[in-house]
Amino acid sequence: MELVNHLNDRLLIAIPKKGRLYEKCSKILKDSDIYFKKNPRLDIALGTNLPIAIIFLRAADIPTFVNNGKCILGITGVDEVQECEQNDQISLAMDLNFGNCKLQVQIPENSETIHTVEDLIGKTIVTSFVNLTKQYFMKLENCTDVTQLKTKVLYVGGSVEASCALGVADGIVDLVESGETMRACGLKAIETLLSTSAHLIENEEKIKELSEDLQKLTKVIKSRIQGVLTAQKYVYCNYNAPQENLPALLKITPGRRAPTISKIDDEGWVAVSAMIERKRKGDIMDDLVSNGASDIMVFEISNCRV
Ligand SMILES: Nc1ncnc2c1ncn2[C@@H]1O[C@H](COP(=O)(O)OP(=O)(O)OP(=O)(O)O)[C@@H](O)[C@H]1O
Ligand SMILES: O=P(O)(O)OC[C@H]1O[C@H](OP(=O)(O)OP(=O)(O)O)[C@H](O)[C@@H]1O
Repeated sequence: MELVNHLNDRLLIAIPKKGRLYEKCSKILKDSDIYFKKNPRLDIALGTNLPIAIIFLRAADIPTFVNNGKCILGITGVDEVQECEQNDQISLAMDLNFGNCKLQVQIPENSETIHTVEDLIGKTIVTSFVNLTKQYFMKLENCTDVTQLKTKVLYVGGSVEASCALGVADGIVDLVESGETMRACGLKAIETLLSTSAHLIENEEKIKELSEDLQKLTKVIKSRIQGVLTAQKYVYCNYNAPQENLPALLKITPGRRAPTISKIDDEGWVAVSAMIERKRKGDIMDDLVSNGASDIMVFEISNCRV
């Protein structure tokens, strides 16, 4: 109870307490220099360097808490936001580039009677995403009222993939990342309902009602997280170059705004530094070599504000 009394005047941020998103959420907060002290028995942790409180919830419950404004910010999958019945107050503030997977219709790969989603009409589907599944089959069946739905949609909270083998379902709707779970269960995808990833979500209306200080804090937190995402996307590239080759080399490394060019103690040579896209760094380094650059080094960026 004591902790609850410390929540006034703090910004409440909901993150998953377990599951696929937990580790990466904790890491992104740490990398953003957002620190908190958690008692393992409690699902609320107070920030140690900022006036925040981290609320640990099931990923599926986070949209509800952000939608009703109890928590101002949250991290969860887009799938959970779309599945949540009340989500009209939620905005997707930032794609965090993890938790990438697809919500798919899966059927037994050796089924003789079911080959397409149309074949599942009137059959039984097991899923943790009852609302999205019903919405999908309502469209497929061309019905406007859920009570007219011929397809039976049953909820289970986990291990959805076991339902066909157990004879409970004719098909399932579940999340797929590598596809290994479904392959191991003898299932195959026949339709994708949604591609999802973890997002920072926010309640913009509630942010407007916060004190000026907490509104500023919301911006600071978003800017810190954005800084970590940018740092993940770029690396810092440094090289030496003959001055006359600069026009060609700067086309290869134009930098985000502009590259830094410094004099070095070698007549006719300069040093160039620029942020480059991580995923292109191999090609960029090859191109720099071909265009006369030398002493090329690439450094990690742990955080940045650009
Ligand atoms: N295989 C996966 N690969 C990547 N992201 C996933 C995967 N499975 C789930 N996710 C993402 O993580 C979110 C939480 O799923 P997860 O299965 O970890 O929940 P959970 O906390 O174990 O669930 P519950 O609280 O119902 O037991 C999903 O909504 C989705 O956005
Ligand atoms: O395509 P893959 O990489 O194999 O991942 C897919 C699996 O991951 C999720 O379940 P999770 O392991 O989180 O547990 P759950 O079944 O309890 O939801 C999902 O429900 C699948 O079972």
